[in-house]
Amino acid sequence: MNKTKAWGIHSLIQQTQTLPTGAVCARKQETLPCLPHHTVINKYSDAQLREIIKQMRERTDVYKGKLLDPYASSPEHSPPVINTSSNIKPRGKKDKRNTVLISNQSNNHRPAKIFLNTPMYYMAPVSALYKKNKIKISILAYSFVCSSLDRWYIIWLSIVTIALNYNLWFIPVRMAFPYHTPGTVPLWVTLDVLADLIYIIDMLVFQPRLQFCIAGDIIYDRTVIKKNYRDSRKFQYDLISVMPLDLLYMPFGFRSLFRINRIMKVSFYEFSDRLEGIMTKAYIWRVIRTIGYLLFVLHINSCLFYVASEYQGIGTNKWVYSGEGNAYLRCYYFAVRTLINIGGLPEPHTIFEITFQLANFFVGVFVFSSLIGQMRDVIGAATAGEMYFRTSMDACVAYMVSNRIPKLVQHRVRTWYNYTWASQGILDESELLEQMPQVMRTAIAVDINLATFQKIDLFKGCENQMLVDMLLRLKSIVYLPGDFVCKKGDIGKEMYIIKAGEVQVIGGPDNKTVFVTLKAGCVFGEISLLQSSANGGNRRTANVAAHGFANLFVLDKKDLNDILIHYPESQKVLARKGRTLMKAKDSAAVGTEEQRKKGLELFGGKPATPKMLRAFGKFNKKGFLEKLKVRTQFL
Ligand SMILES: Nc1nc2c(ncn2[C@@H]2O[C@@H]3COP(=O)(O)O[C@H]3[C@H]2O)c(=O)[nH]1
Repeated sequence: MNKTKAWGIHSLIQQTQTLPTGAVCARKQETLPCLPHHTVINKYSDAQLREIIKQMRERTDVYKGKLLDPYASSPEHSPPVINTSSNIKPRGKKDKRNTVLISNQSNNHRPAKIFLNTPMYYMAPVSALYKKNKIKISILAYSFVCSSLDRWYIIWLSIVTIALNYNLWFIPVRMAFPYHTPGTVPLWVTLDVLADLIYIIDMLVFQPRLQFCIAGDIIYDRTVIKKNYRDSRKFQYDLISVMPLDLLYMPFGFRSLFRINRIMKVSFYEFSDRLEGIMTKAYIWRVIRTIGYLLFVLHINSCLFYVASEYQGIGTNKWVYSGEGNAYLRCYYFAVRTLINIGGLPEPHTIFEITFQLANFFVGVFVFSSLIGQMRDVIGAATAGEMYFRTSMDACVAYMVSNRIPKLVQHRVRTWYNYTWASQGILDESELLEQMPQVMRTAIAVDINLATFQKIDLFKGCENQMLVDMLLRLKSIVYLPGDFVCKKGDIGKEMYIIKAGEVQVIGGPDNKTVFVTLKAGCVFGEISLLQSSANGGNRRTANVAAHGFANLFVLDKKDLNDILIHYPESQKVLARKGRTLMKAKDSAAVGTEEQRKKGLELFGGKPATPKMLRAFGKFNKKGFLEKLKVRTQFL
């Protein structure tokens, strides 16, 4: 039986594939595939097969549409970038192999260049022509352009930042403390050379290839990028930072003072910004950065204290460094106590000592107050969402108390606040999305919910774009256990899609009978929404209550109608489904108790038993055998 059915469907599909879409069937005069007589088993199976084929066709159309226009369904894939810097001539034939020249009408038929690249990398191959043999050899990956948001670039920036920090922390310490001993010099030289190499590679390889924006256009052209870098202030700082002042070692000896220009490299803030851009919890980095500033100020102060002690004479009085123990650690300890104004240190006596200490206190007050303020801002920003939640809940509770709202209601409101916050991390999702441009909202909505929507039976056959429009109008709402989402007889103004949790269609005396439990991904409330108000069809046909906490998406009738105006085909599909649902509901009124329990009476009740079989009474195995028995008795 299955084989026959499978063969039937297969042959049908084959036939429909060979038929042009919309071919008029001579037999039935309808736009359905013609079937040879021998494949029609009975009317019912015939209709079912036709329905399957129709659905398959619709799916094929959807996929065809996606293939033709990948950007329509995947807004995150931006179309190829058109190079707008056509006024700058590319050098020689360098870019030819990786670019496509297209005719640009608006540009006096001058070809416009479309780069075949991802937004991250633009690989410009170089073609080398063997003069005699005319063999083209392309060397790929010779030159590239990288985006400032590219992870590889950020990794490189972190290497540059390590080199910068090496210079920032060690140049002062080597200048102040006696750390240039014959034993340590080779180590310092090696580290210095390494850091310098990183600076030079950054200047020669990365910075001149960093794409940038002019009036919203991303520039990929190597020549323009290089020129832009050379004209920038960043280049000037970079140039100063790599100037070989180290050559002064020769006349004056090995002193880290001659490397002071290395701290002019300004890559730290760039690194910090880029890192924040890609981190999910950027505040962690901000806290680390602020602590880093604090430690650095203390570090510089400890260096200054050692220099001051040396100037006064190490161990000459109680205020200066005594010369005992680890010099750096002792000086750092002094810096912490003075700069943070902890006090408890020996009193300064000489004018120099008093001036130094005074300067320390002033700088300490200023630096620490600003750092503490910065830390508060960072933590405040990280917990802003929670603060907003607490403030609005407190305001609501205060309002309920002042209006003497019953305790039970107050308790429910608090529960709603707490659950909504715990489950969504935000009270109103739409608030967050409102600030974004439409394309971003669409991308987020599609990513989160489109797959769920496409699986919903009610929307099968509807256009994809219509579903996307619908996603954008959804509002998220949380119902508490036992809350009525809709009541029988009410006017239906919204339909619901279950995001998480369950709802129950209930009825009977005291609403205790559960007809059906609907889970995540189910739709309800659609019947009254899809009916016209003319014959009272817009009334709710059942009570629906939340079973446990239920996160629902709500779609307003007005919004649905607004959308459907633009999608007449989908409108027809939904109207047809609405009628089918209503018919099924009506016929279910006479359905069995068992069916009702299963909640089958509304959707997909069994087709009516044919008259002839009804003559046998109940059309089940038992009833059928009983009838047979009776008949054989007569024979
Ligand atoms: N699955 C299922 N859903 C029902 C049943 N009865 C009512 N509903 C849903 O409950 C909703 C109540 O409001 P509507 O009449 O608008 O739409 C109704 C259906 O979506 C049923 O028997 N089975």
